[in-house]
Amino acid sequence: MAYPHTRLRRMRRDAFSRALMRETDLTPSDLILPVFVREGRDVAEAIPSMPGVERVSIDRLVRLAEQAHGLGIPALALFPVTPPEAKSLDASEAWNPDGLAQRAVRALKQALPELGVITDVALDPFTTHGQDGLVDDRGYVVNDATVEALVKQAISHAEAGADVVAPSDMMDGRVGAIRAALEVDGHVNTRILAYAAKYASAFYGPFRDAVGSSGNLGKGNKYTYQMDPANGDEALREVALDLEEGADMVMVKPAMPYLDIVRRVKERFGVPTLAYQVSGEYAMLKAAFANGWLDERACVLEALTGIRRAGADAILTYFALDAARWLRA
Ligand SMILES: NCc1[nH]cc(CCC(=O)O)c1CC(=O)O
Ligand SMILES: [Mg+2]
Repeated sequence: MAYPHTRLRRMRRDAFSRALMRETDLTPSDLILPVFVREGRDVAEAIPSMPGVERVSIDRLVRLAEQAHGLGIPALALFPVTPPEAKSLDASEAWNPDGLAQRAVRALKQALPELGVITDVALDPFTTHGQDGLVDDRGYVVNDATVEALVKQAISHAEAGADVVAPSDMMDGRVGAIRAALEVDGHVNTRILAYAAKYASAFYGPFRDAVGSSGNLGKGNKYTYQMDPANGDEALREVALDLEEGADMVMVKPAMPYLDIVRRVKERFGVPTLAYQVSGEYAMLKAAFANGWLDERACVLEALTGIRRAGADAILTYFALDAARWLRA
């Protein structure tokens, strides 16, 4: 008979004892800010399905990055919005040394050398069909030719000064191919953040609006390369392969519906494990806040703490700036 010997409410009674037993912390240094960059000067364009997030020109991006850096956010993840005329079947804009992503990397590294810059390695912003890879005449995304293109893209990011390249395409073998090419080119310290367990999720919808690929993708889907949301064991196989191939960090994406995967990956491998709270997770919370149905600050911090508790070392989140402000207040 434990009660009244054991009363779990005793430790909850006061703020001091709650603080002493708190298991999980959340600080700005756990957060990564995803940003959307577009062409132009001094432009910031709203994204209707992601209230509070904007597509910004490079000059504005640098200001945003200064804010993030000032708040203690260690890195940002860059996503270019490619003008329709630069998209093609072979996605060659992806490795244009003067492409938007490459110019943005150079501007960021010049203005704020200490802020980590993570680039997205995948072809979807650059293909006319909106798929992450190259397609054959039946529309099937072919693996090995895509990997060759991804290698060119990753190298062009590293040459522009990216600290971390993050393949989000889910082709087999791309991490190993990128790692080998980076070594050959002398980029031995370029880190690879592998989107290792990336699910074919319906929660990416607002992101595809943001980068302007949803129109290109149309009724298409990514089921032949992104993972089935029903699978967990398979995520561990994906992570094991990416680590073997030379990934420095692995990611689970989305975050909130996949916290069991975050936990299993962290426990099994004990490697830097990131989670991406994706655009749809952001949008659904924002919609509830806008309606006055949920309290923004409390729910955002609870959601992020939950992702950390599941095992994430860091979280990509569109709430990064607000959360960092609240955590510092
Ligand atoms: N390579 C594409 C990519 N990189 C990050 C996201 C989604 C991020 C988000 O929803 O916030 C996607 C979308 C997709 O796979 O269709
Ligand atoms: Mg894989």
